[in-house]
Amino acid sequence: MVVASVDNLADERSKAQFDVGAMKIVWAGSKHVFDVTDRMARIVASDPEFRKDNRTTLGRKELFKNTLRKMAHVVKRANELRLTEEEASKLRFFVDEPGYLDLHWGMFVPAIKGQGTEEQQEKWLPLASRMEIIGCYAQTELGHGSNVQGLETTATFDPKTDEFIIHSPSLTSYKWWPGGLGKVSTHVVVYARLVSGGQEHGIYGFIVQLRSLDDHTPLPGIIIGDIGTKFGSGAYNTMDNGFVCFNRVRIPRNHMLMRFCQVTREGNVCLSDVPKQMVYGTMVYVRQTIVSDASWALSRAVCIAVRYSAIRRQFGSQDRGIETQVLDYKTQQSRLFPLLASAYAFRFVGEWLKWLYADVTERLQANDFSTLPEAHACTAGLKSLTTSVTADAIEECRKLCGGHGYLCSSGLPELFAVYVPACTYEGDNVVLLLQVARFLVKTVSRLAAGKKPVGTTTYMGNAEHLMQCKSSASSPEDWLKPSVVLEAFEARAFRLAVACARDISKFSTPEAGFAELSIDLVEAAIAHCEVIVVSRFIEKVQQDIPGDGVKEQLQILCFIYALHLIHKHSGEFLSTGCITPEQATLANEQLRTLYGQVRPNAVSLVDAFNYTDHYLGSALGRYDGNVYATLYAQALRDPLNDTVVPDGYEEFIRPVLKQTMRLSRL
Ligand SMILES: CCCCC/C=C\C/C=C\C/C=C\C/C=C\C/C=C\CC/C=C/C(=O)SCCNC(=O)CCNC(=O)[C@H](O)C(C)(C)COP(=O)(O)OP(=O)(O)OC[C@H]1O[C@@H](n2cnc3c(N)ncnc32)[C@H](O)[C@@H]1OP(=O)(O)O
Ligand SMILES: Cc1cc2nc3c(=O)[nH]c(=O)nc-3n(C[C@H](O)[C@H](O)[C@H](O)COP(=O)(O)OP(=O)(O)OC[C@H]3O[C@@H](n4cnc5c(N)ncnc54)[C@H](O)[C@@H]3O)c2cc1C
Repeated sequence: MVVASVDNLADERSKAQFDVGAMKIVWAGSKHVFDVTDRMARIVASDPEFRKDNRTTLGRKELFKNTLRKMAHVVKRANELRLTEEEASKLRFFVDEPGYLDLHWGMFVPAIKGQGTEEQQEKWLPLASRMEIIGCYAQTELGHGSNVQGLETTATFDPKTDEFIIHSPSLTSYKWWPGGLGKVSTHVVVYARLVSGGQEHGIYGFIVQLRSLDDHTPLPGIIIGDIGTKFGSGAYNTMDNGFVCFNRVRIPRNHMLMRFCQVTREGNVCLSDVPKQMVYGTMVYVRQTIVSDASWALSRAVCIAVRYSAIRRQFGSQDRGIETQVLDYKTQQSRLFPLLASAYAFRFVGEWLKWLYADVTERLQANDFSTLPEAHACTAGLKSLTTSVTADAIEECRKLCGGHGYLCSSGLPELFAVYVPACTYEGDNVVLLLQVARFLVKTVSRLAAGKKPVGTTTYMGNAEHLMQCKSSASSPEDWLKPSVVLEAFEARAFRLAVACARDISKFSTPEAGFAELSIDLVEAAIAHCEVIVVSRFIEKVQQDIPGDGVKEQLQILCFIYALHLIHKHSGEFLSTGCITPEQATLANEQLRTLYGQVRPNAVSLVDAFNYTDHYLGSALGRYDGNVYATLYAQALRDPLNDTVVPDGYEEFIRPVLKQTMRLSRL
């Protein structure tokens, strides 16, 4: 059955004022990436092994086994099709299900590459890349996560046997959370306190074998399992996040990852002259990938909400004629279009961050560590900003879809449940923003000493102007001038950072000031991260962009992104004196105009994400708009509808009805 709603999307598509094909390439990053992504998405969508529409109805055991089958199928298909690394990781991505492969390829392998010596890489990487071993990354403990220096697990060198003894001294020291650890991994990189000659030498990574390669049973001294069911149905429960306790497990000395610190046969600890934070390198790498992933999750939710808002009609007709598409309501637009703009903003900042990460990596290889603090601040801050916004946005998209958004068949509840831990893993978002704030306060105090800021803090070099400037916006159109927008963002961020630095100096110690002012510091950090996103978006739309109308659409989205933030944080823009209340009103007026300009292009702007119906996994977001028939078909497939009279009728419904009948006769 095809209902009238299908026409709505065709109609919407005919209104597009830009070349959707060209926008697809911009979104993908290049024609090559588009081709690879498109091909891999279609392979997954057309393979029944990768079916995912039954996930929320499976019990934990079935669900987990189902994921094991899919991960094995990914490996099989990657080999059969002789996929490159780029293609294989896209294929795995579109399977759209957390699984041990992510931790193996995304953390275990990078940890060895980043922290292992050349010799260690030669030994372990071939085993890992052929998947003769499966690895994970165990840093977090039951009692310690954010505070890495507080980890309790010990790795004590025994010079008699030339081994390390890996030990969990307490319940709180059990490793707890690592993905892939609970049931699958054969090996792990464990982070532990290095102890040699009776002295502690800091936290380092150690490769430990967990399970037999013959029968998968835990090796002696290892107690291991899954930590239990997590939030939401389906969602992250496909992953075996695990616990492990080490009872004096012995590993050879050369299983310590020794790129930055070597322990000799005699137990001497030799530190190389690189910053000790290099041991945190895997986290920096993964944080950078999480920023790119945020735009995927956000755009997916927005795609569902935009298409459904074009289909859904409510009110607007007094005589039972055609009702108004909810996408036409300004309130719907004001909640949805900033999220659409944010998806594009995060896509571009994610691409830029990839570049920054590659640049820093190249410098580190040449022993230039000067850009490491900035790389840490950018990856930490943008990870925090983009994941927090994305998690909130998925929930907002659910509400934008009304009641049907609450159905699992909308795809949004599971997307939220699977995405929301991104605000916690790879560093709690508040903890990471405090790292950014620390970097900002340092930068501000160095300004006073005449040190020129570089990279993303270059704008702070314009200190005198940023402290005094008043916005020149005197009409709504002025808010379409990149220089006007950027100045407001930079002035707000700088003034907030300077106020924090000034107020901290009033306390007896910087630590006391930092602790007391942490709420303000987090706000200053967010403001700085928003400068980065806005300026990268502006830079992007100032480039040559091929395709009819593509650049114009991106400019509209860029200003929506910036102006909705001015509206959202108007308190800060006003209290720091960067803009006046009248200018805030003008910005809002411009924002309303921009919503009107996006409206006819909204469906095509989400089509540009090029998502298959399989990847979207949503009755509401289908490409053909056939929403109601799909909702009905999926309802009929629910296990509860397997029988007309439910299980439990005889036991629990009939007796109640009989009892009621008896009562009514009294
Ligand atoms: C064949 C088929 C193939 C298919 C392919 C398959 C798969 C696809 C492949 C890949 C998938 C890709 C990726 C996805 C992978 C995984 C993602 C999915 C799931 C997520 C799994 C989650 C994992 C985890 O969560 S791991 C655990 C993460 N834990 C944390 O993040 C802890 C957070 N805490 C910290 O980072 C630190 O404790 C702290 C808060 C930063 C504080 O550290 P501390 O040492 O105490 O420092 P401070 O005193 O605050 O600062 C001292 C000094 O150091 C500077 N600093 C801090 N951190 C860093 C850093 N990272 N780098 C550089 N510098 C740093 C800090 O600024 C300060 O400097 P200063 O002294 O100058 O001020
Ligand atoms: C789905 C998932 C997958 C994971 N996968 C892995 C994995 O593969 N490997 C691994 O090692 N770990 C993994 N983790 C663990 C994860 O990295 C930690 O949970 C994360 O780093 C947060 O640490 P925590 O749990 O100790 O939070 P806590 O630090 O206990 O946070 C609790 C609260 O305290 C606040 N807080 C903490 N410190 C401060 C501070 N200094 N100032 C202000 N507020 C503070 C936080 O903001 C938060 O609100 C995973 C976690 C999840 C949810």
